[in-house]
Amino acid sequence: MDSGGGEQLSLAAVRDQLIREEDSIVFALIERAKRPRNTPAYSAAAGGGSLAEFFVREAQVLHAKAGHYQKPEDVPFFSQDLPPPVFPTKGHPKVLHPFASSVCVNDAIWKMYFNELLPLFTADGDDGNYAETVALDFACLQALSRRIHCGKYVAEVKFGDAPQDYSPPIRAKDTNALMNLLTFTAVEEKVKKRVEKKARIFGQIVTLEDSAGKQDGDACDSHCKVDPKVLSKLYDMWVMPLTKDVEVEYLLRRLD
Ligand SMILES: O=C(O)C(=O)C[C@]1(C(=O)O)C=C[C@@H](O)C=C1
Repeated sequence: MDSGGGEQLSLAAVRDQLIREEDSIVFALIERAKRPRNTPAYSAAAGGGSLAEFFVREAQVLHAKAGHYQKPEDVPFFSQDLPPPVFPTKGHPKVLHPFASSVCVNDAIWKMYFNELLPLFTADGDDGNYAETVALDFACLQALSRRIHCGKYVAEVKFGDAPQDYSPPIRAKDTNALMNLLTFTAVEEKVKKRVEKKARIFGQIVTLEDSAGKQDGDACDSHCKVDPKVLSKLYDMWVMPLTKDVEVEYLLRRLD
């Protein structure tokens, strides 16, 4: 999350960032949907892990050397023994509590992506393009993880705006009360509608032929590259709940 010159974050600015992250998630899913499920990419090889796990581990080493994973929202899936950046990196303004760097829900994102989400938006089948497939999975995982871990900034802004409301449940370690405080059902409904609409618009087949009076966004859902309803379900069942878990985990340590 870029807070420009390090100025105070606002809830509106953080929500704008979450809206921008939606584009990355929708496009990453559209790209992955080009390939069928390709399950051999996820089966454990003789030596241990799957091709998908191998790819993510190795790709993250390269990313770490290039300077990735320095920001609190950029959290690696396999953090052990990641190398330091080879080139100098520009520092980012420290707007979060130092504990932010240890808030991580990537294990849950990994399980959700492979066990629940992939079967919802990829066709059954095996075209043998496993290397391309796992590279596309990596893009999906990174986009999801980044969006969900932006919850750290949402939590910081909410705490900063109303410390008097958040401090008592933080001290009491009352996770239910924190969850209620930070939940805005009307905002969640809008988010679900927007990501569904984005999938409908971004996933259209674009041609130069006369579209018989159709407007952008009219594309029939069965012709979309990813079923728009999968996006609203993804956000409803996993993205927003996991973002809220990140928010609660961050808040619980905010007064340490
Ligand atoms: O916008 C917020 O206030 C958030 O906390 C983010 C978010 C989301 O994940 O989109 C999560 C919880 C709220 O109920 C609404 C939206």
